[in-house]
Amino acid sequence: MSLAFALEKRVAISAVVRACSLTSAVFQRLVKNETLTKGDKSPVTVADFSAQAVVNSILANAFPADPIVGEEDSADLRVSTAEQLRTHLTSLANDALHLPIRTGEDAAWGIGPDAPVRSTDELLSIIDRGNHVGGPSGRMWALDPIDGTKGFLRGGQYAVCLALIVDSVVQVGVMGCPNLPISSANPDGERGCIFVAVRGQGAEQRSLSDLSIRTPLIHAPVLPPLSSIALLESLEAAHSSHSFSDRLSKHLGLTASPLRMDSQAKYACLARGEGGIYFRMPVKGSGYREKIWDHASGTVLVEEAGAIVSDSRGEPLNFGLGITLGENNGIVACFKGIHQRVLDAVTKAQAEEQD
Ligand SMILES: Nc1ncnc2c1ncn2[C@@H]1O[C@H](COP(=O)(O)O)[C@@H](OP(=O)(O)O)[C@H]1O
Ligand SMILES: [Mg+2]
Ligand SMILES: [Mg+2]
Ligand SMILES: [Mg+2]
Repeated sequence: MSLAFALEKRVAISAVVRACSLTSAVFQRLVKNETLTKGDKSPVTVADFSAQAVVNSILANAFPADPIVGEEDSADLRVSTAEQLRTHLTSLANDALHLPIRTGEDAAWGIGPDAPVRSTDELLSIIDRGNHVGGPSGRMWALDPIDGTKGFLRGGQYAVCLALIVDSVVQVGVMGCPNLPISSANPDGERGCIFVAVRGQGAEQRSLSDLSIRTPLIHAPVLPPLSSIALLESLEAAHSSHSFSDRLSKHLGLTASPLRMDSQAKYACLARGEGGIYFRMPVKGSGYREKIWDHASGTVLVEEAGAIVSDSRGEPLNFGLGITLGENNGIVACFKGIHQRVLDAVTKAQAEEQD
């Protein structure tokens, strides 16, 4: 008897691996050779669009009835001035879909060297398969083709994030992190990890270059001392209030500096025991609402690794409200044994801010 979501897991891994190969290729060609030193967003835009086209294409073949809530849509690509982008998209997406990574199921998923070539128009429509608006019931995929765009541009962390949500619950999460060192003990060593979690079946890290190299992720039941814990938070001060996390660290008695990085790679690091607390608090007055694709794969990954995820009041995140998580009350993910202490420290820091 096969495990639940076995096919979904294989398809998601295949889609994320191909999308990661695409994003790495864009970075090598367009960013690393310094055609993008001024921070011009066009290569990143083409990488985002193309990665969404690749993942959606594979999902459309494997699960034609499943809706997709994707971050990108094709509107900006359809304008007359975007011809070069469209041409790039078409070659990048076709290259990634034709890669000779044999899975045995290639034909059914429309990938591999013998797959049909997709036209530009087809790819634009495929990107727009990601226009589902979410909701409380049924199956849906949440896709962030490049999470951490700013990290991607600066050669830092970014993640290709794909999750399956069923009746508001994230069941499968796959996250590719091409720039993340395989081992935190060797930060200058080989990079490129993929994280895979299925609810109730655990979580694991694999090497992006060799999927057979697997490490199960499960926290030791013994809590590390708070002196060895650091907050994992966004590098972007506009995405998460750094001043609030300073207050939180003080109330928790943390001595280590926060580990700041872009993207859901933060969840991946937490899952493998780095940092200890993922913390995200809205910047006052931003009015921003968190999107489901920014947290879906990360949450199931850390939960399956033995951590707990909630908003800053201790309420569970709700993936059934549409494209957002609803009112933004921040996000706390950490080892189970310290969750309540973090929530208490949030309350104290909030009271202090109101003084
Ligand atoms: N004002 C804001 N507050 C919180 N998150 C924001 C934000 N503006 C954008 N974001 C989201 O933050 C994500 C990156 O998170 P992080 O800062 O942890 O790397 C972005 O994902 P994309 O890069 O996919 O657009 C974007 O969705
Ligand atoms: Mg994102
Ligand atoms: Mg994105
Ligand atoms: Mg974005």
